[in-house]
Amino acid sequence: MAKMRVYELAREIGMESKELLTKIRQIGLEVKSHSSMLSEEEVAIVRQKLAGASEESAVGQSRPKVIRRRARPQEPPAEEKPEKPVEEARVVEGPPKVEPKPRLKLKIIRRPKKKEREEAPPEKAVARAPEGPPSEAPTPKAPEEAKKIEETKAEEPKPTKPEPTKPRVVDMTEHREYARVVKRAEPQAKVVKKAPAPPPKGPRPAAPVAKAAPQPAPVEEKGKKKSKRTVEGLELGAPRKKTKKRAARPKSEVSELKEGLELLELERELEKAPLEEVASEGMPSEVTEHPEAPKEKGKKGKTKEAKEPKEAPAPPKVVKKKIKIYESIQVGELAKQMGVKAPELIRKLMELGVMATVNQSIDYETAALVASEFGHEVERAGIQEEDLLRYEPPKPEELKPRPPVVTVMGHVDHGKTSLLDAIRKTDVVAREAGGITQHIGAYFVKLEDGREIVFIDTPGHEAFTTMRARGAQVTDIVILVVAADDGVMDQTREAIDHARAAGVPVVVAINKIDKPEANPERVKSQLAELGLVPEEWGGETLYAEVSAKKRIGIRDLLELVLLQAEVMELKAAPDRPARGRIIESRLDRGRGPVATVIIQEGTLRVGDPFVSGYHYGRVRAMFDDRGKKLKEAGPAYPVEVLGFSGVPQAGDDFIVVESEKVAKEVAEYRERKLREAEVARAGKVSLEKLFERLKESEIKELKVILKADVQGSLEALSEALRKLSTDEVRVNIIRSGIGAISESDIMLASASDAVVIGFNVRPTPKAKELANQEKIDVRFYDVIYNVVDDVKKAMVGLLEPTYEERVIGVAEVRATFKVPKVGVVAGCYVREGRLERGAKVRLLRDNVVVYTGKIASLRRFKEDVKEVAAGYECGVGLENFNDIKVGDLIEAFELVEIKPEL
Ligand SMILES: Nc1nc2c(ncn2[C@@H]2O[C@H](COP(=O)(O)OP(=O)(O)OP(=O)(O)O)[C@@H](O)[C@H]2O)c(=O)[nH]1
Repeated sequence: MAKMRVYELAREIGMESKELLTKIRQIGLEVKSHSSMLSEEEVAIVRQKLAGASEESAVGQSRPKVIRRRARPQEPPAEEKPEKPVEEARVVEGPPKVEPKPRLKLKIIRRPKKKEREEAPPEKAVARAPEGPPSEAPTPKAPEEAKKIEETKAEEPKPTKPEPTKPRVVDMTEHREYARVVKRAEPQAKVVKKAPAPPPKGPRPAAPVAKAAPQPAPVEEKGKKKSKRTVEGLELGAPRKKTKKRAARPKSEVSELKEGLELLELERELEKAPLEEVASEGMPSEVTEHPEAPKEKGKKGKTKEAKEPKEAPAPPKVVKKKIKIYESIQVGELAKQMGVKAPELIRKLMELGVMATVNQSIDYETAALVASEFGHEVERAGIQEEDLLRYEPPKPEELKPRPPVVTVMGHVDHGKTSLLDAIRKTDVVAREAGGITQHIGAYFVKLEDGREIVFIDTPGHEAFTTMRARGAQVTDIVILVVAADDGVMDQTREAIDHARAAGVPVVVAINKIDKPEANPERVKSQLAELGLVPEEWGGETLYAEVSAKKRIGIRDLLELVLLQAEVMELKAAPDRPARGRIIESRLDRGRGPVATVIIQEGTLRVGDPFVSGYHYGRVRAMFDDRGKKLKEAGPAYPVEVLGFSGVPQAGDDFIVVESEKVAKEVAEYRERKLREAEVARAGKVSLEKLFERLKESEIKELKVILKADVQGSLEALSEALRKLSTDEVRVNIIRSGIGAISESDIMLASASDAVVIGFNVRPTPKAKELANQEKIDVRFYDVIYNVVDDVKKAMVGLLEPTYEERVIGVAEVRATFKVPKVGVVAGCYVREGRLERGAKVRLLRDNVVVYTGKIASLRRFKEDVKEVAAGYECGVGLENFNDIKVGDLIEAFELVEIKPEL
């Protein structure tokens, strides 16, 4: 045994240096301080003295904490003490005494190893068994001393670390599990740390924990899961005396939880502490349960923590949807799409200066503006159609020659129909088929050599202009028919203009050359003047002289048409989905909507889905102009198509699409677009419109409901009344009809402040009653002149009257008098006209108006008079005016209403 300093020995035996110092002094050894060196003998003496009281307690010294815990609450009956320490001493002492607890041995062996691995200060091991041979270490100590020593050790936990043994059986499985639990418990350890470490009263702080722990669990049995809660339990449930230590401990212990071994020791301590210590303190049973509380709380808390991030509602994400708007949108619809209330939207619109009701439509720009106020984006719809009907022009290699499409135009009776008939008769197919044809608005002609020409046989002018009005250009060539005997007429010129505007070449057919009075040369010169210079005259226009009636020159005409077509190099791509134009359409009673389509590109097949204007469908069947059923039709061919959802209009497009669904979508989109555009036109609200309305409101309007016996009278009356409208007053006939004046007429009049005029008609008894009730002005006439006269008067009544000032008299002020309680009274002489009491007057001084008001009093010889004529004197008092001076003129006047005139 070597020399030791007091504090070293104190550390070794687990006492406070100060305490040991006292003991040493009591023994009679001289030591100055805790750092004084003790000789080997002195150390031995001290050890002996300290351990002398009890051999068992000296053995138990190696497990001071355990001894402390078990001994303290039981307030040692001396005979009990040896039992447990003995058991533990066996463990410490090693193999000879471990038979009863073999597993315990295993554990004990392992633990120090682990600790050594983790903390591994050899000094600590030395501290645990400082003197090497085990026989020296367990120096016998008095029980009191032993108790003190263990208490000291409790205060200085470090040296006790190497002594984590406990008579509890913990196998490795449990140990591993424990480590897992510790890990799981970590978050809660933090919670414990945060908790105020030294609770003012032992059990109290545990209460909230206990609250959260309704399920008490046997502490001993739940070793694995209770580590944290027992830490808390120790802290909270420890006896007051120990509170300080315990309170201080958890912090450090908790921080060391991860280190493993210390935790295990703690676990054991805590397992017992609540039970034993709490019992010794007489803690209420509910509080005794608290060690479980953290478990439950911890579990729940942890679960909560784990769940919370998942369950925490994400911040409300405002999904602002893009609003698609076509040409316009109804206010109500826009509000719905934005998810705002209509009044809110209307209010916002008003702020923007747009007055609109919920049913009115606003245009795209206004909608975009107001939507942006609500944070919405607006997108102009329509791209969809473009996408769905995306068109790629054919490549040159796809193109193949196609027949020309020809329209015949000309002045009335110049022989268009006759010419088309004559041409048709040249058709070999028609001839072979026996000439049975049907009118489908177009047909094609095949010549003997196989060349073909497609003719649009709808009245040329109409078809051509209708198509053009719809942006369709179907015709390649125009045949202009001019009667040789009649020459160029109005519609001839019009046709030329149309053809020229469309950039369509003209082939002239001078018709009726069979007629004796025919003069083709004159026609040529007339047309040359209009720019259609014949080739033979050096121009570019092809001329044919024909007789439709006699079928002369028809073939030459067709040759010229084909020549023209050749020059134009008309081509189309046949191998692609068909596109065309509607030439004619009708609703067939048996077959439903039927339309003639000129295919401009691609090949149309039965079953093809298509869209056409606002309609769509699938080709149910196809026929040519001879009624022959077709399975397919190529470019330039006119075919009659069945399978439309509705009747399309001439000039509408006809596009084969990938599916009927797409076709429907496009058709519906178009219809909606049309509807919106119509609504917008009718009720579009914009600033301009608003100003327009304001302006309109300045115009007076006489609303009239007109009922007459016959249509002729009604029309004559309507016309006469409308003519009465001026810039200031307008006659608005809100309803006109034949027959008796009905209740409905009266109701309308009542609702719109109108007058009812009955011409040779009377109201029904009920209408009469209603008119009386509603105080409606109903007038009856049998002479149109009287109606016009009265309406004129009524219109005059609507005009604001104008007033003209007229002077009625002038008086000269010759003297002034002050009259008490009255004021200044002027003594006047009426120079002209008269003065009237109460009349409006002006007071003029040097021709300047100094007062305008009324005559308050008019007297003559102290008597009130109504008026004083020229040449008489009188006393005049002016209303609220006393500054009258001699020489002033009093001018009396009146305002005369000037009747308005139309
Ligand atoms: N002599 C003679 N008469 C003709 C010729 N072509 C047409 N007619 C007559 O001219 C008249 C009008 O002929 P249409 O073919 O109806 O003339 P259109 O231009 O179609 O007349 P609208 O349909 O009214 O515009 C008829 O009486 C025909 O018989 C012709 O080549 N010679």
